[in-house]
Amino acid sequence: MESSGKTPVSVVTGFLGSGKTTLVNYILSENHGKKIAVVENEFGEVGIDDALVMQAQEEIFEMNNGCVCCTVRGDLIRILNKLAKRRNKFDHILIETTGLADPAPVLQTFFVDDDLQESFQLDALITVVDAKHILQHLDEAKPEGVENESVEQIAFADRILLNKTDLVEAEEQAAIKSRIKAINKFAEVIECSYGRVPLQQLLGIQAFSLDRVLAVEPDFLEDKEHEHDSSISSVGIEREGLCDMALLQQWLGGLLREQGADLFRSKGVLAVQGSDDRYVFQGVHMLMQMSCSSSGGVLPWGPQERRLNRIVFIGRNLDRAALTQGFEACLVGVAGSGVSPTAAADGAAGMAGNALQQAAGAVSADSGVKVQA
Ligand SMILES: Nc1nc2c(ncn2[C@@H]2O[C@H](COP(=O)(O)OP(=O)(O)OP(=O)(O)O)[C@@H](O)[C@H]2O)c(=O)[nH]1
Repeated sequence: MESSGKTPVSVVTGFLGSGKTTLVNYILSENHGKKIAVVENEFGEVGIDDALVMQAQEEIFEMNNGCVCCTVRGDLIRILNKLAKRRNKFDHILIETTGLADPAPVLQTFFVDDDLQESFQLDALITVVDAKHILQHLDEAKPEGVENESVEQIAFADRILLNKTDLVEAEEQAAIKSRIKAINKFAEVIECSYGRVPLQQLLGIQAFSLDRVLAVEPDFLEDKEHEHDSSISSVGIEREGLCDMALLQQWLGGLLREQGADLFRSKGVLAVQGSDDRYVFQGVHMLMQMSCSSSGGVLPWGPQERRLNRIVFIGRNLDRAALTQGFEACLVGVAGSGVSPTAAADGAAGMAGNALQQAAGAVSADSGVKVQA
């Protein structure tokens, strides 16, 4: 808690797939000695992050069904008011916004509600930047009246994590840094991979300044409508059953290779034939990664648990029917349908190691398989 008696709040923002959840998990896993409450907001019809954010001893509050900067702002206020009543139980609050959030309305929440203002102190807006994909998002032309989310997220940041530096050369990194500085010359830019930055540079830094925000947006405190880019949508698919790993890899590999420019983000939690592992699929444009519960991070499927596959795609011009049919074609049965466990498990293991790579041309990874389609 701050010397003011107010609980510090960090807002983590950044475009789709930039590494926000990775950063939140890293913070939670570090030995910080703090009790941290996490508020998660996810874009997309099907929530996936609940399975991906470490539960540990932390309290996690989910806000799905909309974007925190508009439709679920009431939910955010309700959750924060609840937390305010139990303030002595927490040392810090982390709010992870969706990748398409305009951070201004989220920050504004702390100034328009008197109770929240008394209880909480904005510590910093931390913006995570994907070094591999940021330039294309900064350069994206938006329809009239629609803000470029990536520009806004950088403009309001108090601290910027230039993440995924393992995926770009030093020269490109320098070019990105100067683009960032042209948008926001005040925020410190920290280069990193997988969000690994010493915690004293992230939490309790007291970097938020209302004056600076007002300099960026003089009408910041006025309640105003803002528009999302309506050409970006999400398709969520939930189906019970077991996936055939080879078919899945072939389908996802082809999809990301052919539509990766428009497919900003894809992710899923999957059940695979012959394995009790929970598989996690992560895609950011053409990069994809498959990992499973054996390598940590998520729990395996429970013996009685319903094997419900959940997969979500976020991007431009998505074809819902084709995506749904494509996924359904990868399903081969339901749990306990009598497939030989050994043969099927062999197939599943092969998938995590090889098949995706063959489908798309390999890049090796530290956990799971990462592929540039
Ligand atoms: N190579 C590389 N991959 C990373 C790094 N940080 C995160 N990733 C991967 O990028 C993918 C997306 O990471 P997330 O942390 O889920 O991104 P996010 O910003 O929370 O995504 P959304 O909330 O869905 O917008 C995952 O496959 C991560 O493992 C990094 O520094 N380097």
